[in-house]
Amino acid sequence: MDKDDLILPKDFPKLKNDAFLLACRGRETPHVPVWCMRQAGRYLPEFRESRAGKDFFATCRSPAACCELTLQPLRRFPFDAAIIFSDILVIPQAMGMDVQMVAGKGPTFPDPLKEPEDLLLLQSKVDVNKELGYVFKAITLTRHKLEGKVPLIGFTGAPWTLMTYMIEGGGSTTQSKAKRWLYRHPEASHQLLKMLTDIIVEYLLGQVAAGAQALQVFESHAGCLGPVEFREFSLPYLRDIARKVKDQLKESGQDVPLIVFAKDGHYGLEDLSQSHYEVVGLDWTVDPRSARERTGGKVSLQGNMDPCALYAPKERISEIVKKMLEGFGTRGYIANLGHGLYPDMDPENVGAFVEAVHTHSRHLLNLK
Ligand SMILES: O=C(O)CCc1c2[nH]c(c1CC(=O)O)Cc1[nH]c(c(CC(=O)O)c1CCC(=O)O)Cc1[nH]c(c(CC(=O)O)c1CCC(=O)O)Cc1[nH]c(c(CCC(=O)O)c1CC(=O)O)C2
Repeated sequence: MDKDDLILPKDFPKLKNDAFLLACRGRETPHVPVWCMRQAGRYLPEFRESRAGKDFFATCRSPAACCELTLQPLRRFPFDAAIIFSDILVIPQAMGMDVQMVAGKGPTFPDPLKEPEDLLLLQSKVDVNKELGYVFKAITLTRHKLEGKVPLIGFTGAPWTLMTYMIEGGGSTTQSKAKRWLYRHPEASHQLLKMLTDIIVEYLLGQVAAGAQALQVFESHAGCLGPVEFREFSLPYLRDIARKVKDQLKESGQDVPLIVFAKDGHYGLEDLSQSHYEVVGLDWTVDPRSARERTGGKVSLQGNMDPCALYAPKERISEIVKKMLEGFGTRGYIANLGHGLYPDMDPENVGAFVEAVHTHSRHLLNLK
């Protein structure tokens, strides 16, 4: 056993920067907190060096490696939150599916689900401590090694997004195989979505028990659904997850903010703002002011600079950030990109983004 495996989720170092957690709850902060989706990743040379020659999921299963990758971006940039290094596809793996990370192709399922009978092959009752305990260990270790610098975010894929991967067998532009199930096999679709929801709830509770201080649910494939299918096949499960996680946490006297990020799900913004999540994450297709109006102050907002704006010169990044902050306002707002960083992005420009958020937001707050 690795000595780090013996570290327990207790006596965590005191949190020194709570701007992110305060913003999640709409409270006043000295500056607008900022983090980036995929802030640990291939755009960083030290990430590429750590990952070189190693299998992706073997890395995910090593608490020490996940801890190191989570901390790397924080050594470079003054982010206000860390997100545990892992992947959304660890859940289908825990249900018994084979998932491989193929270079140049991305996540690949050699035996995707084809017909409803295939659901019988899945592990519907998953012992999350046994199958995903390696993520919990990574969270506990990282929370200690962060030394209270910033809060640690845990995450999961949402049921619909995981279902698309399990049926498509990998990335897809149309998600047509998965959508075929919605139209042809609605009952089996609900069965699978329910199965995933139950596991996700246990998984998120395990992450909090291990030390996660906030949780983000990634509905990355909301965009291929229209409002009608979203209301039937995504939203009820997103709501169920938040309600169940909150109810169970309350029983043990705990409370952590929940973030929902439904990429390209702008049609569902009003619904999402009434779904028991403290924060709604936005992609770059939504205008900040209209997002505020449509969510009516019910939630904090997170996002939403176009990741490609990081290809702009630093001065332009600073201008774009300033406009974004003016649009969202400084209260109940967490700056982020509208989706993850791409591998070819310049780390220096990521630094310029973070600095611009801190500088402009301090200025705006001082004007008040
Ligand atoms: O580009 C590729 O080759 C495959 C990338 C890919 C992965 N999982 C996947 C995808 C599909 C996709 O993103 O489109 C599948 C995947 N993983 C994830 C999501 C959610 C999302 O991005 O909307 C998705 C679905 C994305 C989609 O289909 O739109 C979540 C994820 N992956 C990852 C993280 C952790 C982290 O960044 O700290 C996180 C979550 C936290 C966060 O956003 O910060 C990490 C990850 N997963 C993966 C990689 C690349 C492989 C490597 O390091 O060897 C990496 C590192 C990187 O981004 O450079 C594999």
